[in-house]
Amino acid sequence: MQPSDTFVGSIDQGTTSTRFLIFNREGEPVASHQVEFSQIYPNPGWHEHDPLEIVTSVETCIEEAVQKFEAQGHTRSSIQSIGITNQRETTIVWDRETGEPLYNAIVWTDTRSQAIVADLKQKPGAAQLQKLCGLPLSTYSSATKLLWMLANVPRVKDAFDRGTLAFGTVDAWLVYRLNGGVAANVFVSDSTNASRTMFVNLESLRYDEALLDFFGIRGKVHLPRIVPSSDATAYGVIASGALERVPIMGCLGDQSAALVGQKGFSPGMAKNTYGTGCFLLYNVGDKPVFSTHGLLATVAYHFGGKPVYALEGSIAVAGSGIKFLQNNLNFFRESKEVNDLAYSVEDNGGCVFVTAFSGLFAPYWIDDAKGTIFGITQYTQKGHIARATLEATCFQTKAILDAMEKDSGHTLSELAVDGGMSNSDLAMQTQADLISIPVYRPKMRETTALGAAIAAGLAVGLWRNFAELRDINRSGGVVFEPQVPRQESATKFGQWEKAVQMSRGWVGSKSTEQEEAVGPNNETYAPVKNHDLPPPKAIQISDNSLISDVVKSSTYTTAVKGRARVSVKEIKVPPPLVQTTLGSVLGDLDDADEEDLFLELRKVEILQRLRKLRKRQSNCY
Ligand SMILES: Nc1ncnc2c1ncn2[C@@H]1O[C@H](COP(=O)(O)OP(=O)(O)O)[C@@H](O)[C@H]1O
Ligand SMILES: O=P(O)(O)OC[C@H](O)CO
Repeated sequence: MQPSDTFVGSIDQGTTSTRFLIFNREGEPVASHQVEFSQIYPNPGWHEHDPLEIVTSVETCIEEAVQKFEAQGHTRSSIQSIGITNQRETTIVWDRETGEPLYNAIVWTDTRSQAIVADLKQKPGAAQLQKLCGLPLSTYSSATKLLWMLANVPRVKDAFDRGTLAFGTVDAWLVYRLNGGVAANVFVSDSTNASRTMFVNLESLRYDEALLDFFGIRGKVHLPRIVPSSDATAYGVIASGALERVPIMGCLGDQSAALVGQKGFSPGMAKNTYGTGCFLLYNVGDKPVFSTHGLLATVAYHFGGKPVYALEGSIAVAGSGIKFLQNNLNFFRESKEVNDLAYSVEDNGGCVFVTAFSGLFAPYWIDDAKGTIFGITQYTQKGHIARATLEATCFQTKAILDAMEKDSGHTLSELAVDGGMSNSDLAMQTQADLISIPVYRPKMRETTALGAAIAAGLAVGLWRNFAELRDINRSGGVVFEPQVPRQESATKFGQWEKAVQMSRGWVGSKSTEQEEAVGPNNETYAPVKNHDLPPPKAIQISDNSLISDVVKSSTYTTAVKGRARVSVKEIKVPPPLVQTTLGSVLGDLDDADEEDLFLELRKVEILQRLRKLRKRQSNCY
């Protein structure tokens, strides 16, 4: 068979939709199919997917795309291999004996593990984790999602206790199921996905005992074998359907795939993908660079031989902000309309939208921020909010680029972009204006899918080396040149930074996320919040002081179900008491809680005042 008659398939399993594309050797998609699948939001801050629906969506896309492909006169046997690319960090657990999922997938955006994260940050060794795995402790990585499941889902804990619990990111789950599940038991994950779990040593690309011990899962959870991103045998073959027996040969987390699809193969090359979230990856070569400015160190790709690493700036909300305007606020019916709505006004009308729906990721890492719009007046129109939504991702990208320059000592000369939101001309022009360098948008924007196709195509010999990829998707792109003076951009960016600081500390009053949790080894995780509070200021305490003020005046604030506990490091009071006065605290606590409170409070400065208060109260009765 001639190379021009051979094709490679690419499964792109994203956060909001699944696609299957069939690429020819020129890197052009010749047939494709896409389906959206259910987004499940059971509580504020929670975000789930049905693992079986994810698999079905992939199977549907394959069937439909292959039909379109054959309708063009091609034969399915000309599809030589399959690549997979996927949303990263999203965590799936299943029972090894049945192959069935034990809970919904907890999506990367989900913040329910916030209390677990806050407690883990207090644990010895927490400060060393990032040096090992490249990631900060946050709700983002898979590790804390797994701990949440172990603490809260009895079926998961049972499987853990029985030794049958299997953990995987979406790539591992798809490979396992597409191979037929239990029968074939192909249980692998590629290095780029594995490096997002917090279980893997970034340099050795092996599971790290210190990391597994820190999370309390060493030897107790079945973890997928880590394999290179491009491999002829490790990923098995599709077990059934239109592409039965076609081998899977490539696998990359979606952001890595986009870097590969943009052919960012040399150190110093970068891309920014505006999908559900937005992720800037900067190739740093074959040694990881550990950021000191709020970025992540991650595996860019691993095609055998030495892995290549990237510095990453992760933004949780990009296209999902547009979806929010569409689905929650009914601003328009289709995402693409955001562009015209934003163009309907001249500027943001003074609005700045910190789209911190999942807290704020890089480079800020503020867990306790929530989405906040500043500057609303009677003048504000939908168009201003649409603009502010698009601008939010562009501002955060600017902050990431600044951090990246500090970490790498290198200034980018151009930013390559892709992903759904990059279709908005206004967003891309805004981006160029804010970062004062040109933004390059390629003609074919399915670069994520192309990256996975390249991984699979290299393994099957469709391409033999990077040089053969050179002409793919090279012509027809658009360049957005900066059009705004630097000073003007700097002023706008200053406003954004101010808004970011003002969005801090919202979480911590009342929220379903504030449940106490029990860890894999029955340790409890108290729902500690507000570790990012600035150093306490001394406050004047009176019986009318809000308990929340008193608590803030000590070291940390937290709320805990049930009994009140206070220690030198942290003060814990039941959530209903947070907004009450000190005077009523003593009335509301039952005897046991009160005793605990007094016992523990002896070490903090407010003890004396509480005693005085108590005395005064008893004199009154
Ligand atoms: N023309 C457009 N303008 C702005 N945003 C868009 C446009 N088209 C799609 N989007 C946004 O892009 C996102 C989908 O991009 P995609 O790259 O497919 O993401 P994912 O892989 O995360 O599912 C959606 O959130 C959608 O709101
Ligand atoms: O769905 P995307 O394309 O925004 O990508 C999700 C990322 O992989 C999460 O880390």
